Amino acid sequence: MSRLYDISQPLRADIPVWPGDTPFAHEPTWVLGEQCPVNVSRLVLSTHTGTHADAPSHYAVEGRTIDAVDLACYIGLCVVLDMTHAGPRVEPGHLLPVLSESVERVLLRTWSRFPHEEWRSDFTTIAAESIDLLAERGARLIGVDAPSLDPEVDSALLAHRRVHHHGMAILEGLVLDAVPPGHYELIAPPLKLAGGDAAPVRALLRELEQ
Ligand SMILES: N[C@@H](CC(=O)c1ccccc1NC=O)C(=O)O
Repeated sequence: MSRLYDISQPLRADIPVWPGDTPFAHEPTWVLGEQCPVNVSRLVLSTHTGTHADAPSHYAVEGRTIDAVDLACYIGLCVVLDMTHAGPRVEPGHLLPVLSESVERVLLRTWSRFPHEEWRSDFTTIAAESIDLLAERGARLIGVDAPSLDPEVDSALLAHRRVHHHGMAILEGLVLDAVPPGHYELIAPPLKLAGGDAAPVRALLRELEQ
């Protein structure tokens, strides 16, 4: 059997969330015991908590909601690229030396160590020109280990807009520390959250058969 990498963040108490966003909570509603035959719990979270897929409706007025996106984007061949040296922003110059002529899905590792105990605003972002380059090479999905493609304080959302222009899908908050750069099969469909602007994802990479 080929190796599976789980590239999802654990959803846990104290998981860092975007400043001002809903704190994560997972609490028991019923507790299995003499009085009760089952455990049941409730979940409170933002659609952008942890490893998630952004829907076009997150950043575009007429954009599709997460239950209406093309799931084929989230399943299939994928390349993981090491961008830990890119500094504050991944530019085309960082990608060109390692990017194949043709790609389907691209995951960029930027944090050197992840996840973090606390929110960090100093994540690496993606230049709009880099999104154009990935689209030119055929990418239908971009995934990052940062919480966003664009800087935390930035209402222009230039990378998100280029993604929308090219009809690409977005995964954010991936955990790529333990994954050697290379080619994999990605399996990461978002929850079917009706009308959602994003949704949690259990993201996996499967090693390709040699
Ligand atoms: N655009 C970011 C997320 C984002 O902007 C955000 C996420 C949660 C709560 C508030 C957010 N932005 C508020 O301006 C993303 O790429 O998902």
